[in-house]
Amino acid sequence: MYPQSRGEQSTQELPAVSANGSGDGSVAIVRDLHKSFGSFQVMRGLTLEFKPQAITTILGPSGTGKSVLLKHMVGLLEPDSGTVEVFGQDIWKIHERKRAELRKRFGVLFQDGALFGSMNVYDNVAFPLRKHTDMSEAEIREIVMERLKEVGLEAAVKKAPNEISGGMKKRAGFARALVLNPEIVLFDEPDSGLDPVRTSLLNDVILKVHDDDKGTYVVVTHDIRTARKVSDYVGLIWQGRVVYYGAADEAFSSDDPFVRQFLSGDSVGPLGMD
Ligand SMILES: Nc1ncnc2c1ncn2[C@@H]1O[C@H](COP(=O)(O)OP(=O)(O)OP(=O)(O)O)[C@@H](O)[C@H]1O
Repeated sequence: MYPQSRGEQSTQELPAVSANGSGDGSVAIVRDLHKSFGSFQVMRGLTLEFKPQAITTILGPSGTGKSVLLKHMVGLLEPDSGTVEVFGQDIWKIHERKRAELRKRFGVLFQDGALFGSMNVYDNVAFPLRKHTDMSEAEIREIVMERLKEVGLEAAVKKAPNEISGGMKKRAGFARALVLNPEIVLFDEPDSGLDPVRTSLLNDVILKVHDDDKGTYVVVTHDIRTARKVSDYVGLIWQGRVVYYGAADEAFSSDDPFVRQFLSGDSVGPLGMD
């Protein structure tokens, strides 16, 4: 039996919050996104609005455009057409300097944690604060140690990335993604390469931090257990479009043929190889 989805655990309405987390409005909306690489069309009219302060999980077969979507959201890829609105602003209609400012309001956890191999865990987590703020080392230490404690790594501060496990790398990457208090956190397959127990422990950390910080989280994963455990909302992407979107409890009991096939891993159904 799979554990309950978050949607089943909590059905209360999510509060409406604004771009800066305090009024009404949207945090991130992708509209009619099209993107090709050469002649290969990856995004084919994807539209998705991310609910503020919720965890939205993006599911979908390999190569269907999930990571490309995250890169558009954080402004690393420019759409061929369509818009990406973040905190009420179309990120490709604003000056590059402003876009760079907006990026600081994102935390991104890459698949392998993307730690700098030449720095220990502490310096990796301190890096964004040293780069983007003029905080003193004492102030930085307080934040870094608090975040490392949250992810259970306070004893690993002096370790180099090659001295810690894959799960620890991801938790260190998560701590680093959090130090600037991001309003949106993007997770690109946080569970890749982890065994089921480590995956579950990492998901517990994600949920705990989300309960404390109340950010808008977007989690790309292939792992159905992760999706069931952390999601408030689920979007299923195929061929560069959203083919299903709904609250997690509805998604996991849905009769939608795309959802049923993805959840069951059946080779027969609308999700073909193309
Ligand atoms: N910069 C790029 N140049 C050319 N092709 C790219 C580029 N980035 C992504 N692609 C292609 O776009 C498609 C979608 O890639 P993407 O990484 O978003 O897939 P995904 O859904 O995240 O897959 P997976 O679940 O396997 O990680 C792939 O075919 C990929 O090869």
